[in-house]
Amino acid sequence: MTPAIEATDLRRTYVEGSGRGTGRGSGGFEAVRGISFAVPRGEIFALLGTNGAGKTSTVELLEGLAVPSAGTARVLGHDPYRERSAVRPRIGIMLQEGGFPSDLTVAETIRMWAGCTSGARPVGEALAATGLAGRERVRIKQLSGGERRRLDLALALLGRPEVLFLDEPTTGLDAEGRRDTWNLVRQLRDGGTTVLLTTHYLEEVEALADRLAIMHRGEIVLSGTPAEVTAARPARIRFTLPEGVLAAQLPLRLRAAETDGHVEIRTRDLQEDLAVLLAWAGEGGIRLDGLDARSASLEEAFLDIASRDGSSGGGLPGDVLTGDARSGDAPAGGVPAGKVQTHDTTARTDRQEADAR
Ligand SMILES: Nc1ncnc2c1ncn2[C@@H]1O[C@H](COP(=O)(O)OP(=O)(O)OP(=O)(O)O)[C@@H](O)[C@H]1O
Repeated sequence: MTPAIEATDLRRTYVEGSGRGTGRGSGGFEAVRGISFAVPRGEIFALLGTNGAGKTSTVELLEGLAVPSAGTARVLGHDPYRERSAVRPRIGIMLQEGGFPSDLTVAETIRMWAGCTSGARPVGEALAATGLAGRERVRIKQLSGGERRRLDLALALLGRPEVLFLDEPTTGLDAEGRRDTWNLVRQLRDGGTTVLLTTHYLEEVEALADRLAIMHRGEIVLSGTPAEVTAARPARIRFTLPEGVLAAQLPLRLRAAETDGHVEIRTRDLQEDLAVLLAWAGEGGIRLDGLDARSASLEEAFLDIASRDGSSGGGLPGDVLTGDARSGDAPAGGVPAGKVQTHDTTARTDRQEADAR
């Protein structure tokens, strides 16, 4: 089955004089450098990356808001830029900033968008789903930052989209609002909606994403399920040795780094190494203060990438990469039903104008 979203060797170059970006050569600045991935229907796929990695530049190509300088973008089997009329009614877009008229009320704003959307959900349903029930009469300018994000989401959902693009959907939300949004996104996925999510919250990715890709300097440098990405990283055991006991006295298989008695062991077999350590400590009557053993987290994988400044994205340590980071292929899932919604594309006009072609 055709994937819901497919990027093949996708590239995006910004031309000179567009006012953003660094390191441009005479041919402009290449913000997206030949990335490929596919998102099967009914999956939540998270695109992560350091600041300026190229996430938004990529997502805009998939949303049909800009044309690639090379490679292909496909959404529901169509070119989202050239076949916009076929794609747009079937997708929902939540931008980083909605840019609504500030004097309209919440209800007026939703009704306005519903008027442009075929098969729109009832206003009350969109409000209830996003926790805005009771705020219908409030003007946009009086909403809190978190409430505006909820309204952005309500508008993106209005047309029952088959594919939903969420650009940092929980920025500005409190902990409860974030959980509510996660639950809603899961419900949508369970109903067959495909979700492409960009976020800076790694716990959001761990909670939501079926698969993820991490971008750095325009390339995908790591991809897989959250479990695959973290399983490829070593676990850590930390503790403090009592005075007079040296890390060099640890069993040979526990190679450790020691600073002032603080010991860190990195291991690919946490259970076995922990058992050996505890047996050694038990036999010697040695107390391991502050003992802390934990599996690798997504955060560690991410920080590893972020710290690789000056890299072109390739050449990460072998233990970081999960398979072929650039293939991103995956089986297709079930076909959802749905309709359109997109709102405020004006926020991106400067980028579109800056595109190489
Ligand atoms: N209109 C533009 N003209 C020139 N360069 C641009 C333009 N828009 C973005 N860039 C550059 O392209 C690179 C990728 O930017 P992009 O906004 O896609 O990154 P991002 O991963 O979404 O970043 P963030 O997490 O900070 O939002 C950055 O170096 C940025 O400065």
